[in-house]
Amino acid sequence: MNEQNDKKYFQDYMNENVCFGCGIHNDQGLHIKSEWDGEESVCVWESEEKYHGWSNLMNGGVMATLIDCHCMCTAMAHAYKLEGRALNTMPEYRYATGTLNVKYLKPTSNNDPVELRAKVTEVKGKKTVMHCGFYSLGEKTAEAEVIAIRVYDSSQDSGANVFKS
Ligand SMILES: CCCCCCCCCC(=O)SCCNC(=O)CCNC(=O)[C@H](O)C(C)(C)COP(=O)(O)OP(=O)(O)OC[C@H]1O[C@@H](n2cnc3c(N)ncnc32)[C@H](O)[C@@H]1OP(=O)(O)O
Repeated sequence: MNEQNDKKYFQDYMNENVCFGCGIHNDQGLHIKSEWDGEESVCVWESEEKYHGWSNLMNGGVMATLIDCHCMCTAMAHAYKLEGRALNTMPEYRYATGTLNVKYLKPTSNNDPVELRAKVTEVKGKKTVMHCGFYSLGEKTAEAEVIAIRVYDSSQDSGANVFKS
């Protein structure tokens, strides 16, 4: 058996996730995969031709989606980590984007893998602040400040939460 195929990412623990960027239950989605690399979370993603902006360059909105979803999943994983528990344990937490501030530094190739590296810089109440670098061919082509807000906690679920899944 190929050990690599057994590897689990943050997204594999997000039940019923149909999100376009990070949902494993969206057939048309981008299917990003995020994991820890020390204090940073990392996501490597390969584009397809349909996600170009200019020919051969990645669409900026797609880049924003990758950053957004990588950071929302990072906020979730970080919260579990802070509580010293695994991602397959209860209660479930989910985060939504409060603020996404992307600075596009250089054109990004749409023909080569990109790497996103996010770091949590602040946690205050239900708010998680992150910095995310976006790399292509060894160069940083974008960076972002992202604020995630915890919008779902299964231990406090009232049953009428639009962010439940
Ligand atoms: C299994 C499923 C998993 C799916 C994952 C999908 C990830 C995909 C990412 C997305 O696309 S999410 C969709 C885009 N985002 C939204 O639709 C969110 C819409 N906005 C809201 O619902 C509310 O405005 C929000 C939940 C973000 C905040 O409302 P709250 O009532 O919870 O915030 P509250 O007023 O209690 O403030 C709590 C703290 O957050 C801060 N805050 C509130 N809104 C903020 C904001 N928009 N940006 C930054 N910070 C914000 C606020 O200042 C405060 O900070 P302090 O504690 O330091 O005072």
